[in-house]
Amino acid sequence: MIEYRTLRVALLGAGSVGSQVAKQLLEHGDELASRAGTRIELVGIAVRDVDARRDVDLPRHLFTTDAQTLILGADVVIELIGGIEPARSYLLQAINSGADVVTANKALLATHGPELFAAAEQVGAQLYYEAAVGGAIPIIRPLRDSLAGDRVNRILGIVNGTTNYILDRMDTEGDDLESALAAATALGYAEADPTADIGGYDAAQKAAILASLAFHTSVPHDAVYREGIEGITKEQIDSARKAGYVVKLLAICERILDPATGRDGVSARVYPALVSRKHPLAAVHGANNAVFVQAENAGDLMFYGAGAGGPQTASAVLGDLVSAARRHVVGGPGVAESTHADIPVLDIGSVLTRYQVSLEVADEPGVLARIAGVFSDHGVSVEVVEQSTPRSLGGEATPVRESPARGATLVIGTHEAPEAALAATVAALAANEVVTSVASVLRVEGA
Ligand SMILES: NC(=O)C1=CN([C@@H]2O[C@H](COP(=O)(O)OP(=O)(O)OC[C@H]3O[C@@H](n4cnc5c(N)ncnc54)[C@H](O)[C@@H]3O)[C@@H](O)[C@H]2O)C=CC1
Ligand SMILES: N[C@@H](CC=O)C(=O)O
Ligand code: NA
Repeated sequence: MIEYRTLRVALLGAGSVGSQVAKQLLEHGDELASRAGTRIELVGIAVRDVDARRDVDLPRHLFTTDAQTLILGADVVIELIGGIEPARSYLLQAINSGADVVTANKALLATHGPELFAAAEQVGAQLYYEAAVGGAIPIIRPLRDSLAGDRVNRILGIVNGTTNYILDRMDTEGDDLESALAAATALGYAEADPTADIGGYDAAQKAAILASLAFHTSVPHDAVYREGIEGITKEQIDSARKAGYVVKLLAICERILDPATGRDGVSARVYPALVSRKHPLAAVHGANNAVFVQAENAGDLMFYGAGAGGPQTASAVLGDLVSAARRHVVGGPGVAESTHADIPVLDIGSVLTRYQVSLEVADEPGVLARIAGVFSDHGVSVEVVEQSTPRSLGGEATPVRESPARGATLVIGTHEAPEAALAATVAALAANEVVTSVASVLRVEGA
């Protein structure tokens, strides 16, 4: 019979993900041990309140409110409490005591990643974080290991389950944002403070992690351009549907040329955008995530699956635990963070994109020409215009909708142009006397 060594595992947090990790570990520990080649013992679970009501029934004797003492005796520490402090201090304590660590905490990695990686490298410990991006979807290991021999040029994806669930419910069920968010929270998808999801902060943290890995460059989360879905209305979603689009919160990380230097730069950005209903991203429903990776030799790769949820995310955490256990058996140094390329992170203004702008305009002759003039003054080429009152505006386009007042609605789609020029165009339109209001501005992606 094989004599296994024992790996002592400390779990911090027993919420949506932590309680599922504990449950799986207790139910399937022997099988995981066989895969890892070492016995795995869950030595304790640090919680804030031992008597709190939990959805999962876990042995009470494992609970402790003394996380620091629990960490002291552990070979691997799994952090699933979220947030910056005390998670950061606990992980540093674990690393400095020689333990390997597993975390799903993208907020912490995106803000203190370099500090944690440096601490781990110094003592030869390993930091595992597959669950931090894309929940159950394997995306960290593919980028760090499988694609280490290739050159990644672009990542485009849906990386926040909560907002995808909300936008999907608004599109398919006609829900409003608040009721869809309440459902996402009840299902365990949302962050403790759901502003992180709705405001695009969670997706921006994930974009920072993905861009850092993909481009071998340290990309801080505050270098990621970010817009959330808080301003997305039912009207925008309905108009998008009629025009053959769906609204998705996208994360985009890509190499682009810096117009100022002509050299390689990195752009990382998160915003809601119009995606054609024929694009595979349009078929990503509920809390699922999808990440497209374009690499020089591998070509186009697609990673798809559950981006949030307790049991789903626990799967990624336990995969990391088995990796840590294997390393415990064979030894060897941890994999250091790879930031050797050090490519400059560029401002959103340098990015090329397309806009769809909806304007309420005065119902007067010559308005269309004046609006077109604003676009051409900024070097932005118009691809398509739809309007509601064709005769008075010049008669060039097909009527698509009625405007409530005596004004008209114009929906203008642009060709690709620098973001700075597009933003300046919208500002000039808002200030133009024939424009009553700029009703909606959304980027168009994934064409
Ligand atoms: N829920 C999901 O679908 C996913 C979550 N994550 C990440 O996983 C981590 C955990 O998320 P959830 O389980 O959803 O959060 P949660 O809010 O359900 O659970 C966190 C638990 O930690 C406990 N806690 C907070 N401070 C503590 C402390 N000082 N000591 C001990 N316990 C403490 C809380 O009482 C709570 O029970 C977060 O970093 C989150 O961003 C990552 C991917 C998916
Ligand atoms: N709140 C996050 C959880 C997973 O990372 C999300 O909704 O994606
Ligand atoms: Na993942």
